[in-house]
Amino acid sequence: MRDDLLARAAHLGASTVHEAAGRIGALPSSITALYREQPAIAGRAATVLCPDGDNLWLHRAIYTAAPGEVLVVEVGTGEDFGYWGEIMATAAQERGIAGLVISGCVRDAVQMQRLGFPVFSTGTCIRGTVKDPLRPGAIGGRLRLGDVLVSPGDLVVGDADGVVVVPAEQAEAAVAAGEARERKEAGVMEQLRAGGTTLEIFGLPAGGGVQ
Ligand SMILES: O=C([O-])CC(=O)C(=O)O
Ligand SMILES: [Mg+2]
Repeated sequence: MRDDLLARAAHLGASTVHEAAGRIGALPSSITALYREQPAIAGRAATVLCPDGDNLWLHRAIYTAAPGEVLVVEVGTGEDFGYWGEIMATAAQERGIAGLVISGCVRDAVQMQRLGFPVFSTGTCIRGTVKDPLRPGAIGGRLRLGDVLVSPGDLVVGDADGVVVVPAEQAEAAVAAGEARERKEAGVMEQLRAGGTTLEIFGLPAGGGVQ
């Protein structure tokens, strides 16, 4: 997946890429941008599985991920821990990691906003994690977030709407279809500004007393 494709995907945003890919890959809506004004991101997925309440595999993943990759993390059922914070965000930024998507909580929200490090999480939690080398986790495996399977190298797009993950082999077609969709929507909005209605433009049945 080339960098220009990633830039085009980030520009389109998560909702458009999701629609254009055939309405696939929408991560649970509980995974949202950590702070307002957070930059939209697009990158290849670097997958991490963490045991509940343990972030050792996340520390390791900072040093195995390639620059430009997005860490996508499944934490099982133990959502309520601060798996990630400003120390880890600083380390990740130094390695060129594009952002974090996690099915659990993080902490140090204000500090990460100051750093400008993009995080998509289920919320914040002040409770810290352990780092137990005996507990099983994984880097580079297949994850499940909600009903979405995530493989390493998949396209991840996150913005204020949420996060979408598209299989790598479908990324190019999804971005091209997303651009066509954007052009079409720009035309629709032009028609609306010229006095048209969504009912006419989309050929929807009026009913309900609409004039
Ligand atoms: O230390 C941790 O486990 C998470 C954290 O708060 C940080 O990275 O600053
Ligand atoms: Mg901290």
